[in-house]
Amino acid sequence: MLLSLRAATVRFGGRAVLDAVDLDVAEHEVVCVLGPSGSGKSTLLRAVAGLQPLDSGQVLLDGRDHRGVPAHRRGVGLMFQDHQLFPQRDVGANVAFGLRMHRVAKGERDAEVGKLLELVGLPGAARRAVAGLSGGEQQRVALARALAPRPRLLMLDEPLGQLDRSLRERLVVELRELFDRLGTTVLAVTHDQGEAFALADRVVVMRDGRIAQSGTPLEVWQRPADAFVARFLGFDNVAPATVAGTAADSPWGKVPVPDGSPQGSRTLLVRPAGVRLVAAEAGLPCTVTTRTFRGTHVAVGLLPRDGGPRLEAACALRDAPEPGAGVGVAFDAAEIVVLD
Ligand SMILES: Nc1ncnc2c1ncn2[C@@H]1O[C@H](COP(=O)(O)OP(=O)(O)OP(=O)(O)O)[C@@H](O)[C@H]1O
Repeated sequence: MLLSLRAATVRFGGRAVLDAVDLDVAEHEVVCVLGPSGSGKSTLLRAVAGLQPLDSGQVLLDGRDHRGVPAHRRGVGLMFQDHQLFPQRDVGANVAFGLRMHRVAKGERDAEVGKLLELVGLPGAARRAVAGLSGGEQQRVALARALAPRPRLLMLDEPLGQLDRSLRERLVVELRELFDRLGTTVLAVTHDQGEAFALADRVVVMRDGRIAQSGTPLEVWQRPADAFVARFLGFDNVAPATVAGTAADSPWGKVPVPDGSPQGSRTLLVRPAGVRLVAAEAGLPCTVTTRTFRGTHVAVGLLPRDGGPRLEAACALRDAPEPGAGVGVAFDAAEIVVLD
């Protein structure tokens, strides 16, 4: 294992902000830590970097406990959210910063800077002023700077946080390609699930200083560990239910569940695609409350007439009913997950 956290704990004022976290990152793996604000993501990164001492537990790099090893001796690269470039130095000097710290000779340094700028899609930009760069360009310079000392572990804190959506979506694809090509091991923190899912081999979801779930993007998406993770991923149709065979007793009435679902008292996740609108008298009677255009579909908000939590349905653009309409809801077992 390149990186292992063993019961890593950080407390602020008696509260465990990082609460006995165990985490392994293998060489060449890209791991994204995801979670709401305040869940401890940055603290985790800072602990690995050596910027935040642990109250208990261990950070192991290549199997060696790094207690007391200062940040600049850990061989890890860090890129922060606000990229923190030196505004008065040009692009080349920014990228060369870590190389100078490592006492790389000038000629070699210049060649390396040129290569790195090419790598991040800014060939020949070495003499440009940092102030004259766009946000996306600055992000690339910050990345080149973090990559320059060839860290064995690259840590990114909200790497694309400040950028607008279209640029983020493009850069995230470029980053993924770049990490694949270089075989870089990456530990990244983001609150944006789209970014995490696009970038990561493995996603780690944090809640209150603990790991709520760890898995491939597909695993986490298909089978959230619990109601918290499901809601964090944007699934709102989550309710307690009692499962017996292929049916569940839920606040929405009897709902079909897939064969082999966990039995007994559980949490039910109904994906919006599994909420089908039928004739008002043919299903669970609901009133349409909202209709939100989502590009590929319309999200229809539904309030069950006889009580029960709101439901969201994903409808084809031309089938979406108007707010106020009365509709029936039927459930599709294929889009329902019984959480463990
Ligand atoms: N130096 C500190 N002193 C006291 N409390 C701190 C300190 N650093 C962080 N915290 C608290 O620890 C908790 C976790 O903070 P952290 O920055 O790790 O969360 P985060 O998941 O990265 O959040 P965000 O997404 O908002 O950056 C927060 O409640 C924060 O207020």
